[in-house]
Amino acid sequence: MTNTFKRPVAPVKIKQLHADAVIPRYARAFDAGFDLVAVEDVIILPGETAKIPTGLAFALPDGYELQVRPRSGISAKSKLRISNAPGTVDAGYRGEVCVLIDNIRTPSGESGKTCMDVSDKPVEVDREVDRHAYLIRKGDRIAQGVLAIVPIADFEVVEELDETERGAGGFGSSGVQ
Ligand SMILES: O=c1ccn([C@H]2C[C@H](O)[C@@H](COP(=O)(O)OP(=O)(O)OP(=O)(O)O)O2)c(=O)[nH]1
Repeated sequence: MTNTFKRPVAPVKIKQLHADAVIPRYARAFDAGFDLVAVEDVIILPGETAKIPTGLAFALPDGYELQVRPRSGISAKSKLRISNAPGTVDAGYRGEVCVLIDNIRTPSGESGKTCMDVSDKPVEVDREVDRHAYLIRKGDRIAQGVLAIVPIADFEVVEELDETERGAGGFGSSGVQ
């Protein structure tokens, strides 16, 4: 792709909170996101939500947010979903960035020392779990981060809003097909 438009670059400071935390990088030119990587093993039982640590803290410039978004490969292959997609990391947040993940499978009722990995492939675990559990392994690329500009709203309370073609129509007012 040739492009004369220069993509804006914003300075982002990163603090490694864990020796094994993976420093983000854009895998390819023109990628919108960089992978966020789990820094520890976590088992997510069916129907449960887990907070997966990345071992990283960020200082974003004012006027920016970091969105925590799903990776389409994981969503396509497994029943793992980001609970709050897109997650919002505020510019003022200095804590560890974590990824909230739901295992939307229902319990199978059968347990053993095998469950699934993020590709929905069987994986051995060290304790008995429902076979519909997922193991997130340290080093798994569990989400992607997208840096985004966020304008701040200058709120003004008024008696009347200006008229528009849409007016109050919404929620399928134009039909759903
Ligand atoms: O996927 C996410 C979402 C949020 N956060 C961190 C950064 C963010 O700045 C902070 C608060 O998130 P949010 O504003 O979404 O949560 P809240 O429930 O409104 O909490 P608070 O009352 O602390 O703002 O938690 C993450 O690490 N991952």
